[in-house]
Amino acid sequence: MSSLDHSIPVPAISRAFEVVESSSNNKTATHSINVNEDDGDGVFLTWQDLWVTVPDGQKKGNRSILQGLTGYARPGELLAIMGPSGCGKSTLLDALAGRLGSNTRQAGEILINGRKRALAYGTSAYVTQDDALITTLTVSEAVYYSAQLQLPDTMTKLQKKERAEMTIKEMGLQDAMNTRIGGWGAKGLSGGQKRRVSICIEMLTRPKLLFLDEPTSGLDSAASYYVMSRIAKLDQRDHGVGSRTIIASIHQPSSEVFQLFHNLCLLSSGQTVYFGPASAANEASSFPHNFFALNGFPCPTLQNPSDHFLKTINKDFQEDIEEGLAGVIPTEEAIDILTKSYKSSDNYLQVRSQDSGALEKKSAHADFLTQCIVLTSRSFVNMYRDLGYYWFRLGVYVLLGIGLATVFSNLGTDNNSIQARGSLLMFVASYLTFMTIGGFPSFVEDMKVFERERLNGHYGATAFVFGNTFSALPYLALISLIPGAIVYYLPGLHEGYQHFIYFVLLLFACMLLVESLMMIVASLVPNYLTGIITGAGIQGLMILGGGFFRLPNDLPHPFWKYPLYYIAFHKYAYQGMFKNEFEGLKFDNNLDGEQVLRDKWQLQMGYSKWVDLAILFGMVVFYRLVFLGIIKTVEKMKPVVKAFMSVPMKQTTQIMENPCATPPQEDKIFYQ
Ligand SMILES: Nc1ncnc2c1ncn2[C@@H]1O[C@H](COP(=O)(O)OP(=O)(O)OP(=O)(O)O)[C@@H](O)[C@H]1O
Repeated sequence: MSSLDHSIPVPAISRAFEVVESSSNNKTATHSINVNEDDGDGVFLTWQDLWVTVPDGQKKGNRSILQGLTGYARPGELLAIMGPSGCGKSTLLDALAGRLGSNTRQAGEILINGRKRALAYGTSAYVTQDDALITTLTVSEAVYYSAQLQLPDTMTKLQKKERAEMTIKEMGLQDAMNTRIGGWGAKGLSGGQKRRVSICIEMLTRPKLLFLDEPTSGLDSAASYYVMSRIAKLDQRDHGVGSRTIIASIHQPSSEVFQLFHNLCLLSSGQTVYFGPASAANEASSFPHNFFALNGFPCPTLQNPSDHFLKTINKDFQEDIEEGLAGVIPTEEAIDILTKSYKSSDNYLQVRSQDSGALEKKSAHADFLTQCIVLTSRSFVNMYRDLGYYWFRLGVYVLLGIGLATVFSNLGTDNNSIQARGSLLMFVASYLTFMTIGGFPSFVEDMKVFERERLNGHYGATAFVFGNTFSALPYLALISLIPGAIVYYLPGLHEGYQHFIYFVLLLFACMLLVESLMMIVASLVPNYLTGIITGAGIQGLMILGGGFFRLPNDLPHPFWKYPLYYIAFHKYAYQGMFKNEFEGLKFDNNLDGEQVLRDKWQLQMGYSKWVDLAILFGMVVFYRLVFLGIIKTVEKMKPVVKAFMSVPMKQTTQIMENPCATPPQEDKIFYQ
């Protein structure tokens, strides 16, 4: 069941609420927020008493990253989350977007349009801090491919291209349109430009709910302003489509950027120091200046307000900051005063929500066939340009092929050639295919991009598996054919083109199989080193149990013979290759190939070599289905595992970073 199905309606309550900020000296400022306006089909997001904890590495217990946060984001508004580095901005965004890490526990309520539900795959757009992009594509290719995937088929190709170009220009990337994104080993775009490409891709569909984690990092102040103003423009009504809800974490906005925010959520050590309207005007009557001023921390006249707010609540560099504030008050105490003042306000935030229906998955995309075609084409281009994907491997295979050809030159048909042919074929079926794990880092990169795009609902998992599989076929055919021909003809394996074709087909099936196996590993262990070790370990076991190093009748029964020998694809690869080679050959003393297969290699002769090949292709299909199954299961299981991982807060040991933080009341906790 999707997490969307867990919705529990809450009664529609007051549509208007007041935020009352009372200061420590009892002066009170009041402003009203009317949420009764026509929000159309926008997304109204509220969170109440939101806690996020992680296991504490050293002490037994949990560390609270977010401590009872309450707030809201409304359609047509831009909410900025600010605070010192490490205060929990990304964690808050992750919690709201339903993307917290598996080691975190969450409690509290998150309401979307008045209903309790977790945001799931494809319901929101989220530009995270890591730019998971296809590094070999140019800016225009990356955005245009994405436009083809995300925009509905009711739009023509030209319209999609125009939208892509317009968005690129909006993000000021027109001069970098034809520059490759670049990554490890190949410099392309700068960090700030990559950030803008990520934003472009998520802005293409003008999503109703957009999360941005530090969209301006790496940008100069002018670029930050232009990027933020384009983002802010999104929250206005756009061609009759409902207005957007935008939540962005941001470091040190200039006063011009600050002006673009409707609301500000100021965090310190996981606690809300201030939540409310954001006004850039440095006047006693405007928020949040009056809040800071009334609590004894007025913003100096010529200082950027956001600098002042952050400086007041940053305790990481205690001494410097105390000096900076002329030693007036220690930062810990300042935070304490502000937090208490915020919390003791009459009703520091009465967030009430609208009951305006469910949040649907992002609207129409390209249909399944278009997704498959676009993903195949994009992946094909990436494989072509990424030297590490296939080209480097092809070069090494050719060298290895020449090496094999010289070691096994002039095989002949004497009895010694029986062992030599067997060893050569074993090496080809095991080692050449084993080297497919060299492409693992590229598979992991593919998976990262897929994960981001899937979470943001760009396309379906099945289309991805299709695209990934079909784009690889021509390259695998090439790296089976060229080194295969060298290894086959130079040493003088069984004459006849039919035998060669079978040999290449079998090599192709094995390469495809190992690649499928490694994609399964990449989906489960998305880390270069552990993934490669896992893949190598699995294949090492299969090679050992494949019936060559220990002949089939000599394999120990538990595990090696049953089940490993029958599961290992090497069994079918060896059998097919050996039958293809030895059947029809005559050796010295009139020894025929069939006899060699039966007596020396202990092969099962009851079926033809084509059955072995068919089994291998069947295994490819099975492995790919397993890959798809894993992706889909992970998608479905994540919310369930999260729910299972969530335990009542009273069972955890809170390690309070701030003594004024109170744990949530049991009856207020909602477990995601
Ligand atoms: N999954 C996790 N496991 C353990 N600790 C975590 C986890 N997620 C976040 N943290 C910790 O929580 C704190 C807040 O992290 P977060 O990334 O939310 O901060 P931030 O305000 O976004 O910081 P920055 O501005 O530097 O990006 C940090 O100390 C971080 O180490």
